[in-house]
Amino acid sequence: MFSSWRKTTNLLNLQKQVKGIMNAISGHHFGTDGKTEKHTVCVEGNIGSGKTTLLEYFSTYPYTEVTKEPVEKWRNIKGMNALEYMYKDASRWGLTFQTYVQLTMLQIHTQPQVKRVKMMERSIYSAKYCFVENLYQSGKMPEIEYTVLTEWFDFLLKTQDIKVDLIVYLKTKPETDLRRIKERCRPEEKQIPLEYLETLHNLHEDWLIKKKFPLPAPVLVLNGEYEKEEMIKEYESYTPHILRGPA
Ligand SMILES: Nc1ncnc2c1ncn2[C@@H]1O[C@H](COP(=O)(O)OP(=O)(O)O)[C@@H](O)[C@H]1O
Ligand SMILES: Nc1nc2c(ncn2[C@H]2C[C@H](O)[C@@H](COP(=O)(O)O)O2)c(=O)[nH]1
Repeated sequence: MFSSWRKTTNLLNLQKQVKGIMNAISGHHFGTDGKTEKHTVCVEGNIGSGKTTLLEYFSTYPYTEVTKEPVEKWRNIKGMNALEYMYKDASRWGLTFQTYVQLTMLQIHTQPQVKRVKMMERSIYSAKYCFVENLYQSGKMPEIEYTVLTEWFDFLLKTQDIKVDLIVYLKTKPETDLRRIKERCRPEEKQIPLEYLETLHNLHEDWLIKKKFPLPAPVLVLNGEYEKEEMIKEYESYTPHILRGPA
């Protein structure tokens, strides 16, 4: 009886937090003294799950500022394509690439926030708990490299302001992701096998649903399987305040 009471209380708290943050996105005021608080929302999901497309939709709202993943930085470091290096030889370039991902994501987390809600594509957390974890568990990253990256990650979390108020998890099937990656046909991703996407899917589930790694914020799960037009209804059903704008 007690455990079900606890579950209900937790659910009510989560719903209140999510509603509050979604109100912020629509421009509602926050805080007891009516001051506007600022919030950060990280959109997480597998490769090709539709994160960029979701962010493009929300970038039209006056109270949101959207920052996409710095993929173009990873593809051009003084003319060198770290993303391509990583896909071609993850054992050789995994540490180099993940070190740069960690730096560029930290820069986004800590950049000055102008509007009420900052929506980010992925985070320093998924880089560590999903991608670095995959390199380590698959034997492509030796223990010493994993340990060095982890000590850097732990230090940054202790010393930097990496606040996240909500995680939106765009949940898709690996088969759907693969089909969309092929549609997008980014040159570096041509050889991505379904098995890689299945492993990444499981690591996202381990973190965001099974909580095998610490969660910095509540998780709102959206079904990313719908086609684009349907997805707008999915956004609306979960964020009615965003679409109505401020009262
Ligand atoms: N709901 C959807 N239905 C069909 N195609 C989609 C959908 N969302 C995104 N796409 C397409 O799939 C590809 C990957 O989408 P994208 O938003 O770039 O995913 P991500 O940023 O998660 O990698 C793009 O070509 C995009 O146009
Ligand atoms: N090895 C890693 N690859 C990463 C990481 N973050 C993103 N990526 C790759 C996956 C895609 O090929 C590309 C962009 O991701 P999308 O999901 O937006 O398509 O970058 C990472 O931390 N490690």
